[in-house]
Amino acid sequence: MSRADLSKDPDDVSGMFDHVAAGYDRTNTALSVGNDFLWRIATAKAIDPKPGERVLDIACGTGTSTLPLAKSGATVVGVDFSPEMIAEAGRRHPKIEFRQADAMKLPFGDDEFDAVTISFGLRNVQDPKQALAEMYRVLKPGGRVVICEFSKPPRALLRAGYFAYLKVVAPVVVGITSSNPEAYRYLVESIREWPDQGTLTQWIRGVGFTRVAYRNLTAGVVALHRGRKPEDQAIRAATARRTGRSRQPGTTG
Ligand SMILES: C[S@@+](CC[C@H](N)C(=O)[O-])C[C@H]1O[C@@H](n2cnc3c(N)ncnc32)[C@H](O)[C@@H]1O
Repeated sequence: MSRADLSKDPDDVSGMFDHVAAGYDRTNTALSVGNDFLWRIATAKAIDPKPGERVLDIACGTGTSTLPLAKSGATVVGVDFSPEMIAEAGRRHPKIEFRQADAMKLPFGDDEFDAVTISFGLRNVQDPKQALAEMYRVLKPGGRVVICEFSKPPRALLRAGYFAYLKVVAPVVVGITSSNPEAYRYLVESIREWPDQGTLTQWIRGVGFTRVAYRNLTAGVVALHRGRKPEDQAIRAATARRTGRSRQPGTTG
């Protein structure tokens, strides 16, 4: 069997999701044996959106990850670069604002959102560190980031069982439920190639987030990472440290 293309060219990835938009949620639920429902509850709880807040759901797909956030009373915007996914989201959830946009170049100003989240999207972005930097940019100081993504079970036996499931069972499930088995071959291989919990933690810290921590769901099949954009004062101090420009008492400039 030939290997899936993991170069993640934005046109290819967007086209692939266009192709699976209609049956996307059905296949996910079948593949995750219903666990996707629990992962979404845990993600919404971690984001903890409050009435009056502005929340951004990046790579929102059909809006299944956006809906629980909107139910909180927060003003929620969902963005995705696949026109078919966004169209499907708009049809299913007409009261929520959805926009077509690339996670690597978000069409928002600096410091706009109280919380930013991405579920099962970051792994598909060609330059995930650029997407993380964009998430940081559009968050208000003190704002929250939550990333829900497939990961690697830390226990060797479980990990082996999980990868065997992905290799043997998942293709059968996909063959029955999906119109595009090729897209799900990509899914399986992209999960294998995706960094583990510790590496993703470093990436998130690397763009400036603080208080970064993660929690494993379903024994580490999925990991929920969270962090904070520092408050204004802390950002200034960190920037000064990075650039070596600390102001001495009594000096100017
Ligand atoms: C697996 S789906 C997840 C959808 C949704 N968040 C969910 O939890 O069901 C991944 C989504 O990421 C989107 N995506 C991938 N790369 C993207 C990018 N660079 N910018 C915006 N969306 C992107 C795809 O179009 C697809 O809809």
